[in-house]
Amino acid sequence: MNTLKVQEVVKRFGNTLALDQLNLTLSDNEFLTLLGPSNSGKSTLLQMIAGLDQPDEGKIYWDALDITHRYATLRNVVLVSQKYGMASQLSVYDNIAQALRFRHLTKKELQLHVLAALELLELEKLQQRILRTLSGGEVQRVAIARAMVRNADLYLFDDPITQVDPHTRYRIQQAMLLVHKLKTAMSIYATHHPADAFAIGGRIAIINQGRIEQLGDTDTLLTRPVNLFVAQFLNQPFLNQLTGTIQAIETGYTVQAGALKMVLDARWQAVLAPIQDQNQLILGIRPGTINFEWALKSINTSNYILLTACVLSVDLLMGYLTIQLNIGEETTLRAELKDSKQPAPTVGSYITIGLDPADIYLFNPQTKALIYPSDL
Ligand SMILES: Nc1ncnc2c1ncn2[C@@H]1O[C@H](COP(=O)(O)OP(=O)(O)OP(=O)(O)O)[C@@H](O)[C@H]1O
Repeated sequence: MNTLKVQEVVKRFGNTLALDQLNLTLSDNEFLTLLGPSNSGKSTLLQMIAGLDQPDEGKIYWDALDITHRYATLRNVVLVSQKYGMASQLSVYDNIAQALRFRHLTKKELQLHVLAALELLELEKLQQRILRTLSGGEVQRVAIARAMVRNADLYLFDDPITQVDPHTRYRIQQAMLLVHKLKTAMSIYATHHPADAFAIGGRIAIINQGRIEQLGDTDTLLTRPVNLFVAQFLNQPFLNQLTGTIQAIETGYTVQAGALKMVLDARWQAVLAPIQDQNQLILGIRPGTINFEWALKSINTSNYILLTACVLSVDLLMGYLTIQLNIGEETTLRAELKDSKQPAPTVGSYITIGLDPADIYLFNPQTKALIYPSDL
């Protein structure tokens, strides 16, 4: 069993704090997705782990060994990056063969390795093509083929799926997973697309401003995002945010935002009492969790919040309908309608919508941390 431990790593570029006391631990043959927006520090972290740059502070351990300042060539790590390591004037075949140059193989052995990688990544027909003549998606597959021929302890994929169509995206993801599986090594895949992270599954580390905000599986991240940033980032392009007023009642609390009223039982006492003086909190509602009246017929809605909503607009966005709803007192919500069998509601009509209280996030307005009772 191997362990990679990044401990309190800090990296500055002039005034930019790229990594801010970052901690991360991976073990066994884990495939971890590092998910974060542009400039959040993903590439910088992978460069540190690969040994291509050094932290200003903190340590990196491989098992018990401190590798913080170890040369890249002495770490058995492969970094697949668009920015690194490929020769645009060489053929696909030679680019892959180059990755084996330190292995002292016979010509025949080398050929066998390269051909196997070409076949697995469906690059056989392109093997004599000069790299600079390939499309972005093809170059990315060559980069993964180069990783495939190495026998590393750790594979780092730095956003290898950019600017490619969904089919190519899928093929590249499959190629990464194949390398991971065949090599039974640890892998880290950095991306800024939540959909790509969800498609891969496994553990996801959310990075923001050089720190890991949260680490967990898809389900945990979606149901219990630690803070508003994580919730917003995972629920792109939109998370409904409403300001709610808290009021103590005999049995617990109510939280009200416009016509939307949540009743929270006594279990919330411990988490709401400290912020009760602020009188407010932020409600987060995912567009996909708003149920339309026809869907409510097949759900047990006994604990649901049912509201009458006026349809303000209906727009086609990314292949599904985005519906703007007014729920009274100038409070609007954006909902998604992905069921193409259902007719789109007409603008100006009134419909019933239902929300499961368990799907509503509550955030502290000051710290932006998620609030929920520990026994919920
Ligand atoms: N060599 C460098 N010199 C100066 N600043 C740098 C350097 N490398 C990274 N940075 C800065 O460090 C921060 C983190 O950059 P990094 O490339 O690690 O982010 P990222 O999450 O990989 O972004 P992207 O998804 O856009 O690739 C950014 O503000 C970036 O401008």
